[in-house]
Amino acid sequence: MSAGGTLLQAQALELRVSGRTLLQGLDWQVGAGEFWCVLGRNGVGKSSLLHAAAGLLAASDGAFRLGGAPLSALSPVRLALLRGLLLQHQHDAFSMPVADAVMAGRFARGGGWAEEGEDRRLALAALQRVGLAHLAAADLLKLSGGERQRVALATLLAQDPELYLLDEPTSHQDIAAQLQIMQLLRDLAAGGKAVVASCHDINLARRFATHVLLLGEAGHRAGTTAQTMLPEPLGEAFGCRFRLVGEGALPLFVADAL
Ligand SMILES: Nc1ncnc2c1ncn2[C@@H]1O[C@H](COP(=O)(O)OP(=O)(O)OP(=O)(O)O)[C@@H](O)[C@H]1O
Repeated sequence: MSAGGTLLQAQALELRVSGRTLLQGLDWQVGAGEFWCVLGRNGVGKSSLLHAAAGLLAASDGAFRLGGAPLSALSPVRLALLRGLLLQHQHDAFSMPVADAVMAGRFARGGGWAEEGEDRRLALAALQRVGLAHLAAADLLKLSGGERQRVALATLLAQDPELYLLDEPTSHQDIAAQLQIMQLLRDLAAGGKAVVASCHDINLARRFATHVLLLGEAGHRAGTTAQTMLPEPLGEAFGCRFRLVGEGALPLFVADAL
């Protein structure tokens, strides 16, 4: 990790997909202990940004550095130790026990699929953390959409990277699971990991994230949750009018169409 705990650094990053410029001039740093939510309208480029940070999509200009090194200089194993990516959708070709799917997360650390041992213990502990210990022996192909997504999150926990990149980790989840996942991500950051998650729930982001990257057609804005989660920048990014309603520690944003 580079000085100051910075794990991920974007320098003058530009992303173009299918001839369209999604992002320009992004200077952004993500440090250990931070939980960033990436917010913005459909198609603005949240998934593309996460894929680029993971090294799966090349920047059209500028670059990402991970742990102080350019992404392109890192071997696949080193990349897997530094960062893990939760995809928005999972694609399964064949049956396997859920616990075995989670153990795939141990691969970069030399883990196999032994019936007993530390890797299996870590996989079962990861399933426990996402509330799915009871499904360890279930068939991966017979899970609900929300359960399958939480198995993917457990696989990421088993991988245990320094930087967690998560594409809509709360989609497909019921409200109790959404709260559990956001709390888990906050706990990971509090424990010294760096977390970046795209999210469509502004109130969940405001409640749990330490920082927010707002992506809009007209530009981007990054900062602490208190600096960014304000009616004006949210309105610019989403094209709605935002107001805070309610009293106490947890007032909620309500949006009105313009
Ligand atoms: N594989 C691809 N080929 C061509 N265009 C793509 C591809 N993936 C994404 N795009 C385009 O890039 C743009 C950004 O997509 P991206 O998935 O990053 O948006 P997003 O902000 O994550 O959206 P959502 O909130 O709907 O998930 C969109 O216009 C999309 O159509």
